[in-house]
Amino acid sequence: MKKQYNGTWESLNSHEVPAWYHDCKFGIFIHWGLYSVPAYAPITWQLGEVPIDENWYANNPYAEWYFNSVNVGRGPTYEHHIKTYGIDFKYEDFVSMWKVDNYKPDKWAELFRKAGAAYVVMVTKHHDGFCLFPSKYTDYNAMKKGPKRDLVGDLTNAVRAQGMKMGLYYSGILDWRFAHDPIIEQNDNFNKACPTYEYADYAYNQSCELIDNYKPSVFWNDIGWPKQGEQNLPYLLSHYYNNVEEGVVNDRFNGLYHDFRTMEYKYGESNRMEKWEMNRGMGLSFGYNAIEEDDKIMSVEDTISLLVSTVSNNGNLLLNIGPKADGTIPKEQEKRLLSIGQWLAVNGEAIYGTRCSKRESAIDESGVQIHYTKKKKDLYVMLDKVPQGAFEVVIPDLSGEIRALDDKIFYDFEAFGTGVKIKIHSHQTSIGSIAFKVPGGE
Ligand SMILES: CC(C)[C@@H]1NC[C@@H](O)[C@H](O)[C@@H]1O
Repeated sequence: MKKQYNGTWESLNSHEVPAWYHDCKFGIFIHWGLYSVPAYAPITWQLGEVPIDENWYANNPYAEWYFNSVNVGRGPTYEHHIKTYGIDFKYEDFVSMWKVDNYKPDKWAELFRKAGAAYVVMVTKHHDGFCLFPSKYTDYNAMKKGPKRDLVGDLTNAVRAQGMKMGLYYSGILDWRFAHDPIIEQNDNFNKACPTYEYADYAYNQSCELIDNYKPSVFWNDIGWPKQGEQNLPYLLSHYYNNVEEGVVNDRFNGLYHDFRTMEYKYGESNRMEKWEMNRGMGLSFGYNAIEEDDKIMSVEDTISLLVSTVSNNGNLLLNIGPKADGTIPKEQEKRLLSIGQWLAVNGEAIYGTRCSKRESAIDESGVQIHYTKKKKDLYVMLDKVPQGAFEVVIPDLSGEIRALDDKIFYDFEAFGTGVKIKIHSHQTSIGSIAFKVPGGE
């Protein structure tokens, strides 16, 4: 009999993270919206590298923050806007410019599956308030204006047709259609957020629309939840769990509740004792930034390193792509997704369906990073940041057979003290981390 949740925190606290969210490991985040039309932000810092203060907001590297970056009245994006569109051009004027002629959700979903993703999370309404889905509560949506399509519904169907889970992102506490003051310091995200009960009801009602119409496997709320609506949260989350089998929610409900924790670039905390998710773009932005070209975004090797280190520490990697306004996925992003998929096609056994090993990640004296995962009694060892050419590494406290998952790795191994010494003779033709299986090694 399916468990029913009754609108209380006590009932919600009995919810367990379903196995699929532990098993899936790798997902694709999609930030696509009005901000994809101007597609501009300065290339500055990763979130968490510098204080989130006025300087951050005036030089925000997030292209999806375009409205606020102009609204602060200074900085590169403000100057770019004035020069490109003129002082009288309003953000809403991008609606009529947003044509999605190259939006092919089936092709998107096929690419995500080829990338080895097991789930997808799509932004349905970012902080700018424009909805990518038909809503009874506002006409500021993609069915009524601009694209004239249910962008969310089209991709949800395509992703599920490829056998992947579909999640939805909603900007709960921030909606710049309701609160227009510029955000110039971190607390403004809460103190200047939408302070009315009207907006709290709006957010509650739109969230119910998303739950009822799309049944998202992940309800990914962002920044926080309206203070005036906190007392409704147990009802909303109970409604979600009662209507979405095996649904999960993140930790951005004012610290009141979560299934999994979230990291964003270098911002946030994670520990391997609790399920968490790493969220970042391939560059410094989530929304497409036209000046963030191939040499400014993560290499495939670094992305695979991030996946391996995240998964070996009980996390999932939700890697963002920022499509161009017309629906084209930028070539540099597509190339990286396909390469990650090639690596996972060979080494995915060490990733998908695994759990944290009792062995913690370590760095060998030669600088090689050693990450572990387990699957029942089998151990997986992943070597990262390895040197070019031949090298040796000792895996401590290990014995028995060790087998490379990639047959293009040429190696030997031998007992060495209480561990195993692996001698890699050649690995040039493979990309990314080198994964081994140790049957019965956990
Ligand atoms: C992790 C991702 C969903 C980011 N969350 C905070 C937002 O301000 C940012 O634009 C982006 O959506």
